[in-house]
Amino acid sequence: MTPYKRPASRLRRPFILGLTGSIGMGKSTAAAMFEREGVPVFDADAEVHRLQGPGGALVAAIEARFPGTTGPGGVDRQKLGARVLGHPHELAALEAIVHPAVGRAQKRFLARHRARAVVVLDIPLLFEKGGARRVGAVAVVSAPLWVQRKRVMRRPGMTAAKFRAIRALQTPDRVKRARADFVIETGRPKSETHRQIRAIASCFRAR
Ligand SMILES: CC(C)(COP(=O)(O)OP(=O)(O)OC[C@H]1O[C@@H](n2cnc3c(N)ncnc32)[C@H](O)[C@@H]1O)[C@@H](O)C(=O)NCCC(=O)NCCS
Ligand SMILES: Nc1ncnc2c1ncn2[C@@H]1O[C@H](COP(=O)(O)OP(=O)(O)OP(=O)(O)O)[C@@H](O)[C@H]1O
Repeated sequence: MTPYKRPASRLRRPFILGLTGSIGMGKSTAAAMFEREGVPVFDADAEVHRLQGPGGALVAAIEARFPGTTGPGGVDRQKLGARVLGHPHELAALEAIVHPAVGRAQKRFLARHRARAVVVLDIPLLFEKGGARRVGAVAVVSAPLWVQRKRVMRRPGMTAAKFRAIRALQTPDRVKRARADFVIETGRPKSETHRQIRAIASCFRAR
């Protein structure tokens, strides 16, 4: 793979590679592979889990807006999910609590890694929330729908209705693929996915 070329204005350090993809497409798995290649990764979902977990900074604000959805273990995500998924006004209220805090954590991550050649921002809603404009390039993890469905339906607490509600919130996979600079295929053996990620990481290191 040849070194990735972007306009000079995008060549500041660190180069930011946005990693995204729909539910169950393999973002977390791909992110771990980038880390294994020595590329620092900011994981937006993991940050949400920290903020909503035991003692998390957002637990009180979420309890105030969504009473009965938190306990000693922090936010009960099944309960909170039932209150917001399929209810656009409620989801927007939750996002207004969560997204600014995630944005601040992301800024701290970028400041910590400003000397690096390349970093990855693993952002599930990169296209949905306009974040694609703030990264140098976008990599999309993607697999056939039947693979996605099989993976997601194995998860505890998942139902066909919840899967449908989440898919309805997300930019369709075919649109993400069309807008991507790199498509990482995850419907194949992990060794092949890892090989693809190694090639992407090396083309940014060589930039
Ligand atoms: C609704 C919540 C409680 C459901 O939690 P749960 O553990 O059941 O599901 P999980 O977080 O694994 O999400 C499942 C899938 O839904 C997607 N998803 C989550 N929130 C959103 C959203 N606001 N819009 C679109 N998709 C979303 C995730 O990317 C993932 O693909 C949780 O997702 C949440 O707090 N969401 C709001 C914060 C957010 O926007 N997170 C995603 C980006 S940082
Ligand atoms: N080639 C592959 N690449 C990535 N994941 C794979 C691959 N083959 C199988 N998998 C499996 O697919 C699943 C993908 O789950 P993962 O948590 O990475 O998805 P995700 O996109 O982060 O999900 P979510 O959006 O719900 O957080 C994992 O169980 C992983 O082991």
